[in-house]
Amino acid sequence: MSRGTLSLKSVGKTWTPEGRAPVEAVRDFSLDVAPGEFVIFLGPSGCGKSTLLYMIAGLESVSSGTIEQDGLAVTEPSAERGLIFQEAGLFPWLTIADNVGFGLSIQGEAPVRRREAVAQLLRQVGLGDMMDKKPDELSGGMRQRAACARALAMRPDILMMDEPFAALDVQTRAKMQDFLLQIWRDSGASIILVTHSIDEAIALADRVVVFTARPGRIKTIVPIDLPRPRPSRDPRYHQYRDLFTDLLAAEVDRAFAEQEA
Ligand SMILES: Nc1ncnc2c1ncn2[C@@H]1O[C@H](COP(=O)(O)OP(=O)(O)OP(=O)(O)O)[C@@H](O)[C@H]1O
Repeated sequence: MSRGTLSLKSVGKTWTPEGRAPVEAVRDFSLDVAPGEFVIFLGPSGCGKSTLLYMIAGLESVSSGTIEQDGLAVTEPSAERGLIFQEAGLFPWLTIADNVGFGLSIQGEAPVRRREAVAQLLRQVGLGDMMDKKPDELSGGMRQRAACARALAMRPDILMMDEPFAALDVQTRAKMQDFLLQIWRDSGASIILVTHSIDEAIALADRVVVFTARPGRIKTIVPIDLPRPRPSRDPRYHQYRDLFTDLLAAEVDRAFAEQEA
C-alpha cells in the first residue's frame, strides 16, 4: 500500500458537552483518500467538517466507525498528518526559523541539519529572508506560509487545513491558492482542505466532498475534471459553480427548516 492512504469507514461523532444535550456532529461517513490526492470538504456552517478533520488528525476520538492511515488505526496525532488552522498558530515569542524548526528539534534533529532544513523550507515558501523575524512582523499570508513550512518540515503524508485562507483578503487568498498547489505538487502529500468557498473548492480540488447539514454525512462527491490552472472564465467552471451553489443551498434550507420545526 502506498504511504498516505486514508480510509474512513462509517465514522460517527456525537459530542456530549457537560450539562447539555448531546450533539451528533458526524454520521456514517465513509471515504477513501488516495496518496497525493487533493480533497476539499465543502459544507454549510456547523455541519461537522472541522470535527471530522480533528478526528482524522487524531486530536479527537471517533464515537463509531474507524479511521485508518496506511492500514493502521488513527488513535492520536502523528507527524505523518500535519494540521493547519485558520490562524497560523505560530509561537509569537519564537523567530520564524525557530517556529518552523520546532517539531524537528523535538524529534531530536541535530542543530546544523535542522538549520539547513528550515532554510530550505523557508526558501520553498518564499520566506527565505524572514528567518529572524517574529510572527507579528509578517503579513497574514506570510504567517500562513510559515505555518505550511512548519507542517511540511515533518514530511507529512497527509496535510489537513481548516479554512486556512478564510482570514485573508481576496487577492492574497488567490496567491495562497497558487502557492498551495505548488507545494502540493512538490511535496507529493495528499491534502484535505475545509472551506466554505465554492471558488476555492473548484480552484484546488481533485474531488469535492459536499457535506449535508448536521449531522454531517456525504451528500455527494464531485470530481473536478478541469486542467489546472482553472480560470473562472471557463464555461465548465460556471457549471461546477452552479452545481455547488444548488447543493449547498438545499442543505442550508434543510438546516433552517429543521431548526424552525
Ligand atoms: N468541542 C465540542 N463540544 C461540543 N460540541 C461541539 C464541539 N465542537 C463542535 N461541536 C458542535 O459540533 C457541530 C459541528 O461543528 P464543527 O465545528 O465540526 O462544524 P463545521 O462544519 O466545521 O462548522 P463551520 O463551517 O461553521 O466551522 C456543531 O453543532 C458544534 O457546535
